[in-house]
Amino acid sequence: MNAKVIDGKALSAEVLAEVTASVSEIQAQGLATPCLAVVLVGEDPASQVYVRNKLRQCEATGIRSVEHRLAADTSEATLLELLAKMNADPAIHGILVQLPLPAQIDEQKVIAAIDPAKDVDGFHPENMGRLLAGDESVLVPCTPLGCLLMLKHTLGDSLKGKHVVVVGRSNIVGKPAALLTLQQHCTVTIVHSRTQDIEAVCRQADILIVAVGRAEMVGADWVKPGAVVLDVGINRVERDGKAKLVGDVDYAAVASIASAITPVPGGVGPMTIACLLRNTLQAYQQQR
Ligand SMILES: Nc1nc(=O)c2c([nH]1)NC[C@@H]1CN(c3ccc(C(=O)N[C@@H](CCC(=O)O)C(=O)O)cc3)C=[N+]21
Repeated sequence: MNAKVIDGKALSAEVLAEVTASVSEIQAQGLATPCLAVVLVGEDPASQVYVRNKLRQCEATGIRSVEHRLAADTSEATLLELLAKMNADPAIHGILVQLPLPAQIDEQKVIAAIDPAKDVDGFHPENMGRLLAGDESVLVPCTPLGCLLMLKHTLGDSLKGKHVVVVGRSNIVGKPAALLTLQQHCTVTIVHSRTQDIEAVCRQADILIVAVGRAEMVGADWVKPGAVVLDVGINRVERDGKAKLVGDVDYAAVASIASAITPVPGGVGPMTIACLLRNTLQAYQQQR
């Protein structure tokens, strides 16, 4: 078998087109323009690329964006002060603080300081709790939401009842991906670094969602023939003296036995950004 490639670029373009249409409608009605504030602390090169990407996509959809670049030695108090100002500003509808933050800043404290109504990452404990409770109107984390949209696109109604195995248990990808697919009536297993016989558990998956951050860890022997594989990993590696982007899945090997697979780049990554703008629009609509 040779897997169908799930085209994250094409699907994200569809999501972005929907957002663009909604924004034009809002503007035609003479209402305020939705606005996303992005905060970047420090000069991590990968973070700079992501933030630039996010701001570029904002512009393309007509969503207004404001960017705050803070020095790497910014204090926690200064960042919290900025967030308080943005929480109180009715012209700002979404707030994203790019992670990771420098060591002197407590990430959990920062996330908890964002108004849950403006938390377009879906990382605030109130929003995590609402996701756990099955609240369908909550803002949910962008990467797992992108994964869910890809699964609905690939499988439609047959998603229901499928066995999803999520590899990785992070608060920002693994756990919410498990909850979102559970909400869609999937049977869900989470596996991680301490799981016994992890490959055998993964081989039972109809749908495998891999978010561990280890280059090409998942080989063909982890995958049941015909499974759908979503690769959340983005790892920079050197191959034959050249810098390359690879996922957590050995793409060539797994593509030969899966029924569908996401590529890296061009898979989950673009969907994450599209879902950020979708969440910004949702936050805007819920604040009106
Ligand atoms: N508060 C917060 N929210 C985030 O959503 C968040 C974050 N912090 N910190 C970093 C991670 C990472 N992330 C990505 C988004 C898009 C691509 C993406 O578009 N990737 C392209 C390739 C980009 C490249 O060439 O590096 C692709 O996969 O095709 C990747 C990674 C969001 N993150």
